[in-house]
Amino acid sequence: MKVGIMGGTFDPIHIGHLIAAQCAYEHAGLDEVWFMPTNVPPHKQHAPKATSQQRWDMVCCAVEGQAHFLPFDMELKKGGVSYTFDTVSLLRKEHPSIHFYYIIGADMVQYLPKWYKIDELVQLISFIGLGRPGYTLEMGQLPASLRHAVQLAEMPLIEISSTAIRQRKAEGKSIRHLVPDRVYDYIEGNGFYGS
Ligand SMILES: Nc1ncnc2c1ncn2[C@@H]1O[C@H](COP(=O)(O)OP(=O)(O)OP(=O)(O)O)[C@@H](O)[C@H]1O
Ligand SMILES: O=C(O)c1ccc[n+]([C@@H]2O[C@H](COP(=O)([O-])O)[C@@H](O)[C@H]2O)c1
Repeated sequence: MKVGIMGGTFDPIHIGHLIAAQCAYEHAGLDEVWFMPTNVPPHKQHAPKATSQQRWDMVCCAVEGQAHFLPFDMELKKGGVSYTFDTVSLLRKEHPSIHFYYIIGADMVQYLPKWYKIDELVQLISFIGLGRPGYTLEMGQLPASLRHAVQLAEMPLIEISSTAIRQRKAEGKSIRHLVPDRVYDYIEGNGFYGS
């Protein structure tokens, strides 16, 4: 069985995440993609605006009814800072028969050299990298030791970020269609990000 892990802060989850996951799913012939919200993101300067519960609820709303997309709460349950090396080490112990791939956007591909224990991590899992406006997927920019660990999948470039969505909410603009309808209803119904 082949499973893609789509890790993220998901503050909130948006259609860029879903399209990236779908393209990785098709590219690598995955059986499932597990959407895993981070507990404390390792590299972000600020804590998420939404609570862990709200980020989890939004991920559940986003994947509902899609049999090949599943919410996965391993990092939320574990607590602490969500280093991918720790998570992947545990995943491999708990699911020795599953072949895992880690799905990341181009911003994270560029940032890979700074990930915690990255040289050990690339021995454990391969990455599927997807394009993102404003970021290059030029593999020559990665250290040689990491290049072999990333396979690139094509996706229509989606110029959407969680930051831009929170900003639109703060300015009183609509975020309809930037997030799945159920996520939109959840944000409006619970009144956060300035709703
Ligand atoms: N529009 C997008 N296209 C491709 N990949 C994306 C896109 N948005 C996010 N990703 C990828 O999804 C993963 C999780 O991203 P994250 O939850 O931090 O979203 P974000 O939009 O980058 O958030 P923020 O703006 O708060 O930093 C990362 O690997 C990121 O590169
Ligand atoms: O382990 C690390 O050092 C590391 C550094 C940056 C990001 N990550 C992981 O990459 C995924 C996307 O991160 P983010 O912060 O863009 O949501 C998420 O699962 C993070 O835990 C992991």
